Amino acid sequence: MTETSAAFDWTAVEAALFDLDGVLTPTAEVHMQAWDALFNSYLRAEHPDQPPYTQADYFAHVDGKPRYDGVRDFLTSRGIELPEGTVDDDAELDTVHGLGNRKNVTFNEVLTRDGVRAYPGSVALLDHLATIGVQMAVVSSSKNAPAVLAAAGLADRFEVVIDGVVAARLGLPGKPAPDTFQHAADELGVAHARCIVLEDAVSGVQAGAAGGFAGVVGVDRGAGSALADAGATIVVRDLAELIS
Ligand SMILES: O=P(O)(O)OC[C@H]1O[C@@H](O)[C@H](O)[C@@H](O)[C@@H]1O
Repeated sequence: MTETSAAFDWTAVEAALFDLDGVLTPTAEVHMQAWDALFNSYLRAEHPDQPPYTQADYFAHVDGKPRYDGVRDFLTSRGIELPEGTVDDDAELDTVHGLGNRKNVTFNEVLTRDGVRAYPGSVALLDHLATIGVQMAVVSSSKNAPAVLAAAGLADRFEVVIDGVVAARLGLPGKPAPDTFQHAADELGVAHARCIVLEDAVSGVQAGAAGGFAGVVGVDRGAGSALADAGATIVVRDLAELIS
């Protein structure tokens, strides 16, 4: 049965594998705004017959996945097929990569303009885990993860950061596949069964549940009961609930 409140026992855990956007920093919101702007302007221009892109589309098809997988999976859900293109595609091109790159321009504009402040409860948990000697890694689908960590002042806290750039370089499939989390555990030198995954996205919880880990903490930032359905073994609203 899934626990719904914490009192978490860290003694069985040697490492914590943290998703970033929506777990350590409120940047899931920035991604959501950028995706909304992208998909709704694209649909209005090219498919005015389609209903607007909504937050429900984000949670169902985009949340937690690598950039171009999110583009492709949302378009597929609407029966739209675009040429793949390549990562170098101009942001104006209507290809899977062009649309993803267009969204990235918006994301970085907002990040530069507004900065980012980590969730205080998440920082409190990082402090606690450092004190009790639990190792920590960040596992993010985002190619912007290092920039977000730096902007939030968290970069020095993690020796291992597996982001979208590392995953692409190593050919690791993205979430919901478990490979990026497993690679982070291997880099830390900790057995998968002694690691816990902390995730706010359904695709990320699925990745954690498939990876042979000690458990998956679902962080509810809007996905709600879908986290437990996807395999979260405990669900919290704030990481400070996990400080025992
Ligand atoms: O486009 P980026 O920065 O590489 O990020 C890809 C994805 O990264 C994930 O961390 C976010 O949950 C998604 O919303 C985002 O789409």
